Amino acid sequence: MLSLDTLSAQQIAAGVAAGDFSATEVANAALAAIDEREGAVQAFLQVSPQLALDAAARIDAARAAGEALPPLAGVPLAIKDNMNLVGTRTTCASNMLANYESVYTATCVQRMLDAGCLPVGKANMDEFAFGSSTESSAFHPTNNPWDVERVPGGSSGGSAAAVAAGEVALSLGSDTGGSIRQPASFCGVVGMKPTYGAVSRYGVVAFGSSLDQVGPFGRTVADVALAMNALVGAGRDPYDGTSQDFAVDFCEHLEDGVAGKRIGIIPAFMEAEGLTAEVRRAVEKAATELEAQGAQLVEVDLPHLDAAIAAYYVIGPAEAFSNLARFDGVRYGFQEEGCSNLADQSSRSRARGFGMEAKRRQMLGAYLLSSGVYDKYYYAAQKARTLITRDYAAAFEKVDAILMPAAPRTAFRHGEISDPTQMYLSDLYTISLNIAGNGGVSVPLGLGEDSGLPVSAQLVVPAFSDRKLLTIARALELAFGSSPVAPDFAGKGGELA
Ligand SMILES: NC(=O)C[C@H](N)C(=O)O
Repeated sequence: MLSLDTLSAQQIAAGVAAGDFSATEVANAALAAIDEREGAVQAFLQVSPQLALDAAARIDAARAAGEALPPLAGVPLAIKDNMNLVGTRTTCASNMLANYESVYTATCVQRMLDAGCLPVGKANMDEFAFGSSTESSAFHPTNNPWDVERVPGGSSGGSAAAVAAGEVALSLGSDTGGSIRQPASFCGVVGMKPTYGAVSRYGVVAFGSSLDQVGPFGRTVADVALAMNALVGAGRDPYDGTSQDFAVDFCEHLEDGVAGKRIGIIPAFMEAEGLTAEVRRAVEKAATELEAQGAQLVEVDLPHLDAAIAAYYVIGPAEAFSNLARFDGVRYGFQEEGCSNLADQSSRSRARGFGMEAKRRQMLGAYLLSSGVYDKYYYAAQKARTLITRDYAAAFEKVDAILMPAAPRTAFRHGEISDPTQMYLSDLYTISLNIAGNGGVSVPLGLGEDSGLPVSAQLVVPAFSDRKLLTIARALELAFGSSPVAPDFAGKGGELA
């Protein structure tokens, strides 16, 4: 019996195009898998069976009429709940937007739908994307499919878990400081943060506008390449001023290999405090594998990298404070009843509508942007940003890509990290890319020797070298194998009749 668990997005689309099974059969199989698995994983905030079945019916009708099918025809897709899709709520996992119905569809979502994906639902996340564990969702936590006692990472934890549990073949996440790459690492799937400006953010609820980027999760590098083609193929989006034309075919050079490529290693990074021995060993093994395939390893240094987390937790909250000011209890979302005047309504609505971490970030942002304080921290953070960006530029004169851990450790237990500053350290290896704007991908390296949980490496390239990023990721996938559906979930629903 054929099961969605053993098919990549690429294989699902090929099977639909060849008539081996219909898009409607795929939709029903994915919805059955969600029915069986969701109780244990809780990756979704909303499942949208009708939208998925309607999209499938359109694909089946197009095929029956002899039309050529789009490249991801019939592929089940989960969408992070900070992305608008007409016919769904977009809650950002916040009480503030609990009843907010999307009034238009985000460009990134529309492009995945245009490529033939079936929208099966909206994925859980940390509230407004503030977090690294999906525990700050106002509605419920999400469980890591490799060990349901553990978190899936965050903030795009639902998107990563839905792919790892085999509920969908592809999902979309957003990454402001690591929110795609860290959960991909915790859940053992491929997760890519494209170069800043590669993918439109129109219709995605903003967190830090100079940092946010949308990207895909999948179980194979080829699936992520297909998703990237869908996201950027139609060119720049006039509705997002930061979006740029990036017309490359991500599938074209995937099998080119790494012979002759120079891969940078940062020795200080491999000795950083907080990095566990099993992650370090796995990344060292990844370096050896790339070398065995003909790459040359080169030591590089990014001297200002220690300032990255501090700079991020100034720039990020400052931008979040400005972006989230629109949730004022008047125009959007939750509105407290019985207030005597507008100011009272706004402050009481915000006090009730936002959770702890969302409040913490906004209060921090308000403080950092206040007069007298602004010069000291915000300017300093912007200077650090310039230095980090220059560090990367200097390193990329010597190497094609840099290899480093994606996260310092494997997935932690629910409730294990309660100190916010400890949580912020989850993004030790991911944040500098959002600061500098270049592309990165988290690639599974199998299971850790000590924990038995997924471990990953992160590859980093210069801005707009994202195609090369996936070529190198593919070389790692050849060495370590692509990610399976987590064993406790495989085989539950998902059979194609
Ligand atoms: N949103 C992100 O990219 C994740 C990061 N951990 C944050 O809390 O800001």
